[in-house]
Amino acid sequence: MAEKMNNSKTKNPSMQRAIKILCDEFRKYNHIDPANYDLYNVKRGLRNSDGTGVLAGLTQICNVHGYVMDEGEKSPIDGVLTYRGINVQDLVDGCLRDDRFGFEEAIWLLLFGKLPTKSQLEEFMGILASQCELPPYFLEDMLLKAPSKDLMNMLGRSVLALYSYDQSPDATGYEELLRQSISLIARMPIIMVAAYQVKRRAFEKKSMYLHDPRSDYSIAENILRLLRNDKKFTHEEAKLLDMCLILHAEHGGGNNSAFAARVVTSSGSDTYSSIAAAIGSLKGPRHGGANYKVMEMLDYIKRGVQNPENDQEVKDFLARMIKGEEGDRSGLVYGMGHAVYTKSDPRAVILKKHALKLAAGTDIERDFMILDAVERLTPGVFAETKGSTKAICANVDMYSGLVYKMLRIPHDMNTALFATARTPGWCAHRIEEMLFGGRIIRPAYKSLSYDQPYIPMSERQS
Ligand SMILES: CC(=O)SCCNC(=O)CCNC(=O)[C@H](O)C(C)(C)COP(=O)(O)OP(=O)(O)OC[C@H]1O[C@@H](n2cnc3c(N)ncnc32)[C@H](O)[C@@H]1OP(=O)(O)O
Ligand SMILES: O=C([O-])CC(=O)C(=O)O
Repeated sequence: MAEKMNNSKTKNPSMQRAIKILCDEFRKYNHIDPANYDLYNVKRGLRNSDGTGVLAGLTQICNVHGYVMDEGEKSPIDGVLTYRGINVQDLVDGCLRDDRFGFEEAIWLLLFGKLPTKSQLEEFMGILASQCELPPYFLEDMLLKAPSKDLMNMLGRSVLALYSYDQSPDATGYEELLRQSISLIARMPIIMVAAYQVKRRAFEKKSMYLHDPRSDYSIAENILRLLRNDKKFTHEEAKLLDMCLILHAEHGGGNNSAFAARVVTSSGSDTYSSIAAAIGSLKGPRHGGANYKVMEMLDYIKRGVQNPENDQEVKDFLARMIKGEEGDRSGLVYGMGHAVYTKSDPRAVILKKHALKLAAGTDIERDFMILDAVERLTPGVFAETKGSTKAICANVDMYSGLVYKMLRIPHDMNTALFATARTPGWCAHRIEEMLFGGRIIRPAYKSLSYDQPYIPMSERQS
């Protein structure tokens, strides 16, 4: 199967020639001078000129607080993230203190608006467990028959395919939205691990393990159980994964994937289309895909920098990265920068603390030191190279991959794990948009096209 798919990608010289000609044709007539963005006062990326986001909606789900406006100027502060008004740090600390799993509690909080009581939580965990089974032959038809090297691609099309198994997929009443949301949240971890197992079998020729989830396990425990060949894991490992799931569960209405879900929802489309759109968005390397890219960047640095303990050498490498001369040549330092946070992303602070504790004295300590150097040195290099005075900090994607590595979670699962954790946030935004949005999201684009006459085919010159 995998070979058949690889063969279909074999380069076809006549098609390559045709594409080159079509590209030349495109280039002749398509160019937008960046000066036009200023000229027409375009809110590029839906940002105001000071970098703050254009106010595009109202939400009760989450608050991302990253700066204060002082006399019209943006002042950097330490970031604070609250889910329904509760500081995410308190949510994490509460679960650690009680030595219990908290992702399910976070899901309840995001969906309904208040912390669950003990009995509400127990009942909800039972509901989630009852909803995680995939439809008959879903795995065979949707995953095994068409494996992909990209887990986000497999997740997106699996979510779209679930539409076909829903008796009322287009219903938009609250009860139906909630039913669909709970079922997606429960199934996502199962689909994610199955997609990984199928990928491993198809492209790496390794054995495929398809264990059943346990109904008495938390989502974090089940992910590790399904992932590990021997189904074994420690309580500490599951607790650490649970914390990662909590930290990734939600991030406001304006982040690219939640906004994508809200845009699709605002047209009145179905839950599966809306969540698949969010998955497609999160996959991008400027968004959730950065957690994969950070680990790739780490490899580039390990290969390109002789002594990572020498700050000057790391700085030179980072400068070359920003100029697009090193790494993946995108010009980006992954894991750094954020649209809202300035001094710190609270999730990165928590993940870093745990990564350091776990890495100390292990082989991974060196990886940690390199990422720490990237975090320390990038702001200075960024200022020197780009002439920018903007505060830039490590974001959630900087240390998450390292934590997953310590949990023996394969590198290519990083972004899919983010998507699994973020599904409750997306669902909460979809429900809010559907119930209270009330308008199709439809910003304006200034047209730079010019009028041209229609020329009959017989009179067109080449
Ligand atoms: C879960 C998440 O989505 S967290 C973010 C994960 N993404 C990454 O880690 C990728 C690296 N970071 C970035 O690309 C950006 O910082 C983003 C996408 C997160 C935020 O982007 P923005 O809000 O547009 O950043 P900002 O307004 O500060 O960008 C200004 C300039 O700095 C550049 N810049 C910002 N961050 C970086 C970075 N990490 N490396 C290189 N250049 C950067 C932008 O490309 C832009 O350059 P330009 O003016 O020449 O076009
Ligand atoms: O808020 C953003 O723009 C991106 C982000 O950190 C997230 O979605 O977790």
